[in-house]
Amino acid sequence: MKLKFGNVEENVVTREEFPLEKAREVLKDEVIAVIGYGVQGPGQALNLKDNGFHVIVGQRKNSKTWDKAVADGWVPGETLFDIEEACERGTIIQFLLSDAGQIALWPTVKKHLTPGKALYFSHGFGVTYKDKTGIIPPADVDVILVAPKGSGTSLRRMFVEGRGLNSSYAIYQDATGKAKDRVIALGIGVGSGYLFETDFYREVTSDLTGERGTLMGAIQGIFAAQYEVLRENGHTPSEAFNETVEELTQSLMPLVAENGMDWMYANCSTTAQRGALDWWKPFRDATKPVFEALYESVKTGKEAQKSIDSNSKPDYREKLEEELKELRESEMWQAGAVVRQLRPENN
Ligand SMILES: NC(=O)c1ccc[n+]([C@@H]2O[C@H](COP(=O)([O-])OP(=O)(O)OC[C@H]3O[C@@H](n4cnc5c(N)ncnc54)[C@H](O)[C@@H]3O)[C@@H](O)[C@H]2O)c1
Ligand SMILES: CC(C)(O)[C@@H](O)C(=O)O
Ligand SMILES: [Mg+2]
Ligand SMILES: [Mg+2]
Repeated sequence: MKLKFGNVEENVVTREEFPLEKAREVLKDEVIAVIGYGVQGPGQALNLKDNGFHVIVGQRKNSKTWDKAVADGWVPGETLFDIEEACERGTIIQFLLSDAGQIALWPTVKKHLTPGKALYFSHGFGVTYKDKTGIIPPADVDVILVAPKGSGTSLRRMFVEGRGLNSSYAIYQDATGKAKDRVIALGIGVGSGYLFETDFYREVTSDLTGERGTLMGAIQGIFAAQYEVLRENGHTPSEAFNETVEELTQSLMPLVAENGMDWMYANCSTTAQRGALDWWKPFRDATKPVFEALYESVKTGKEAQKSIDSNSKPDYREKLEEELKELRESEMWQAGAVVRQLRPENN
C-alpha cells in the first residue's frame, strides 16, 4: 500500500496486507538455505522455522557457530549442512555471511545458483560494490534483499515477544517473475514488523551511514565527549554516567520510542525543555559537517573498501576484540557495568 510519511508517499507492505498464511503459500515448495550463522543467520533462520517454513542452515563445520547452530536445534545432516551442500539443496539462498566473508565464498555459492533459484541478501553491499567484491549474480536467478533495520539479536527477541523489527526490501533482478512475492514472503517470514521499499544502492549507503552515524559511531562519540567534560569538571563517574547514558536508555529514549521527541520533551521540566530547545540546533550545526564527510566517504566506496580490507584479514576477529576491549575498559563503560548491576531488576 502507499502510505504518507510526512508529505512523502512510499510503498510499504504490512502484515495485514500480506499475512503469514500467504507467505507460507508463496514459499511452500521452496527450501530456504540460510548461509552463515553469525548474528542475522540465527535470527532469520529461527524466525523462519518457527513461522513454519522449510529452512536449512549452511555453516562451516568445526566452527564455533556450527556448534551454536546445533545448540539452537539444527540437526546435522537434516537441517544443518556445510555451506556447499546447503547451497546445493536450497532453492532460495540467503547469503548471510559477513560482507567480507561473502567475497571468499561467492564462487561456491555461484556454482549452485541454477536457473530459477533466488539469491537473497540482507545488505546491498555485495552487488552494489561488485567491482570490489566480484559478486555478479547470473542473469537467470532472482536477486532480492530484506534488510532488517536492527541487530539479528533484536529481530529474534522481538519475534519471541510477539513484536516485529522493520525491514527494507528491494529487487535487483527479477528473473522468474516471482521475485516480488518471494521477497515480501521472506520479509514477513523472517519476522519483519512492516517492510519499506528501497533499492540495493540506497540500502547500503543509508545503512553504512546510519551505523557509523547516530546508531553507533556518533552516539558513542557524543557520549564520550559529554562524559569527559563532566569528569574534567569534577563530577563523579556515577553522576557523569547517569547524566550521559543511563537516563537516556532507561528513562528518556523509551518515551521517544513511544510517542516522539516532543512528547519526551513535554514530560521533562520546562527548565529542561528551554535548554534542550535552545541547544539542539547548535549540536545539529556542529555535527552536520561530520555527517556530510561520512556520507561522502560512503558514497565514494571508501567505507566499503575499508571494511573489506580490515575484515578479510585472518586475524580480524582478534583485532575487533581488542578495539571492543578498549571501549569496555574505558572508565565510562566500566562505570556503566556497575550501574547496570545496581538496577533493581538485576539484583
Ligand atoms: N549483524 C546484524 O544484525 C545485521 C543487521 C542487518 C544486516 N546485516 C547484514 O547481514 C549479513 C550477515 O551479517 P552478520 O553480522 O550476521 O555476519 P557475521 O559477521 O556475524 O558473520 C556471519 C557468519 O559468516 C561466517 N564467515 C565469515 N567469513 C567467512 C568465511 N570466509 N568463510 C566462511 N564463513 C565465514 C562467520 O563465521 C559467521 O558465522 C551482512 O550482509 C550484514 O551486513 C547484519
Ligand atoms: C544492526 C545494524 C547496525 O543495523 C546493521 O546495519 C549491521 O551492520 O549490523
Ligand atoms: Mg549494516
Ligand atoms: Mg543496519
